[in-house]
Amino acid sequence: MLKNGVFITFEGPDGAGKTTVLGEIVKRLEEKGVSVVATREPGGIRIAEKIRNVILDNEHQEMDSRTEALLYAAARRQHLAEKVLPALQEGKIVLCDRFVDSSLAYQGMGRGLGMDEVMSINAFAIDGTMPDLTIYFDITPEEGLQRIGKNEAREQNRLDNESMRFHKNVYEGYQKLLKQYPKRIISVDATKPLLEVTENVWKIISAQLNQE
Ligand SMILES: Nc1ncnc2c1ncn2[C@@H]1O[C@H](COP(=O)(O)OP(=O)(O)OP(=O)(O)O)[C@@H](O)[C@H]1O
Ligand SMILES: Cc1cn([C@H]2C[C@H](O)[C@@H](COP(=O)(O)O)O2)c(=O)[nH]c1=O
Repeated sequence: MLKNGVFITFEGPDGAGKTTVLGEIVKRLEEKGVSVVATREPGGIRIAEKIRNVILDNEHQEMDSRTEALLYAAARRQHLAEKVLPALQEGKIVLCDRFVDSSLAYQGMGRGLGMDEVMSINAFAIDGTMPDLTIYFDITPEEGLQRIGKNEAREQNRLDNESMRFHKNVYEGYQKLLKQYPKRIISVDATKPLLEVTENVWKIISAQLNQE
């Protein structure tokens, strides 16, 4: 695929601050007149939002881990084809809240399916598209989940409600990914105050955009 845009993903445990900071970065980019598309996984478009509801529904306790992994990959494919790839072809900056690294960490490590196995089903979905840059929001699962718990407006979904063991395995998965992709994934300390985290992310993204 020919692309002129820049694909940037935000990753990390639940409650790390990704969505909040992404919103702040979008505002700053738009103020500078940069054409930006902000989106999320699973979701971002009609079909993928429907798949999201199926995956995260607390009533779907019987969902098999492989089914879960396949649903995330299916939502990813549709979102890429319908929204991300067209935006990149138009030369836009795409900021995406989660992408394939989430599947590697959550389904690969969290569910114990294996990161290589989960990558292999995702290879079909992403067909070679990987982010140009990934910002990893580093926070322990304990602290991230505590933040979510404090936010009364935020409903706890099926994944949030998983065991602490699951969330610790997810965290370990991200640590492996940081070692595996040291150039693509840059870690920020997500435990700092919001303004400081935003500033750090802004510096990393500005540097990336200046070198493109
Ligand atoms: N740096 C910060 N310090 C303290 N609280 C924060 C910080 N960043 C975000 N928060 C708060 O933590 C909660 C979770 O933030 P947010 O929804 O942005 O996280 P997230 O990484 O997108 O989570 P999830 O992946 O579960 O959707 C929100 O209530 C938000 O206001
Ligand atoms: C893309 C993706 C996501 N997940 C998990 C991570 C979160 O617990 C939820 C999504 O909720 P958020 O509030 O939008 O962060 O889904 C996953 O397990 N695998 C994935 O590929």
